[in-house]
Amino acid sequence: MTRSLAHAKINLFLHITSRRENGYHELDSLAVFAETADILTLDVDADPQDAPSLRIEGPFGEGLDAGADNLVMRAASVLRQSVRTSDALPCWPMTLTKNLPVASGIGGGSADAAAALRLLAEAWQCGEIDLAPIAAMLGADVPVCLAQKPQRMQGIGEILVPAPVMPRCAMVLVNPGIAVPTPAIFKAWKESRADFRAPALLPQAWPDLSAMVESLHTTANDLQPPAIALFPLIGTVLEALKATQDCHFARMSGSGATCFGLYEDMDRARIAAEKMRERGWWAEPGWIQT
Ligand SMILES: C[C@@](CO)(OP(=O)(O)O)[C@H](O)COP(=O)(O)OP(=O)(O)OC[C@H]1O[C@@H](n2ccc(N)nc2=O)[C@H](O)[C@@H]1O
Ligand SMILES: Nc1ncnc2c1ncn2[C@@H]1O[C@H](COP(=O)(O)OP(=O)(O)O)[C@@H](O)[C@H]1O
Repeated sequence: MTRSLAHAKINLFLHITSRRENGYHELDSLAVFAETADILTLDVDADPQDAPSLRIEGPFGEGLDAGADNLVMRAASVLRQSVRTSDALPCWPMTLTKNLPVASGIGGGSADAAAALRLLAEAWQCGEIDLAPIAAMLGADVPVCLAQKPQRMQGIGEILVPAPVMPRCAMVLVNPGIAVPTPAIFKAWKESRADFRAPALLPQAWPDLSAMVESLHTTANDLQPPAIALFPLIGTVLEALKATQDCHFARMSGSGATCFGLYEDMDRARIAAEKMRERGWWAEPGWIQT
């Protein structure tokens, strides 16, 4: 059995910098990864089957299609087509433990797709294959999910540049249980006639959490206002997070609805997460992965 963790992706900021002819928006965004993760396993001890198969379990697995449209299955299919070999590639059973809420601005599906690419490329002994262009075919967020370390995403996510060196930082993710469709939020942003925003000006390194927070205050998540307009509960979550003790910063991730709070250490993050759970919301504390 081999397994890969698909960590939640958080956009610490997200600037919409321009729009492409095909309607996609160009971004400048700092993506980091939370401790909490989906788990993808590949049962290489089982007899290989004729076709790929996926079983889904876990707290957010219900209702998620395990068929060809699942991003794990799509990743398997796109990788298979990209591998130039005359040998049949073995299909071992895959299991996805879905711990991350679906359609929640933390790229769970993209993280799963990247985990599938990593696992299968190793199992199929793909050697030096460049997974980045294959990842980009699967979705805007998949390339950054390959390495699961802080990176700045530009273009529509296919251009990855190094992030500032970051201090150790604890983070709480909070989702109030509403699924938010990404296309609807980009559409609402467009209809709001908001201006494009310049890329962020960031230093090479943040020596401590206060320096990082000071920088983050000069940035924005441009998708946050349209998301709150469509789903006011997101505003309630942000207010509640900001009111937790010693919360240094709170913002929505991606197209929502998940919001994050930043804390100095895990003790404070755990206490804040407990407060959020008391309101019936999903809340996960953990270190930002570096
Ligand atoms: C907003 C972000 C920020 O990281 O995250 P999530 O909220 O999804 O986690 C991503 O750019 C989302 O990436 P991803 O979820 O892969 O988006 P896709 O499936 O490729 O796109 C869904 C739809 O959103 C719109 N879209 C997406 C990305 C982008 N840069 N411009 C867009 O206009 C398009 O209408 C597209 O058809
Ligand atoms: N393995 C997967 N996990 C989650 N969603 C998936 C998966 N495969 C396909 N999807 C589809 O992708 C859409 C976006 O899901 P997700 O990546 O969770 O969104 P977000 O990036 O906003 O957090 C969902 O509506 C879901 O139907």
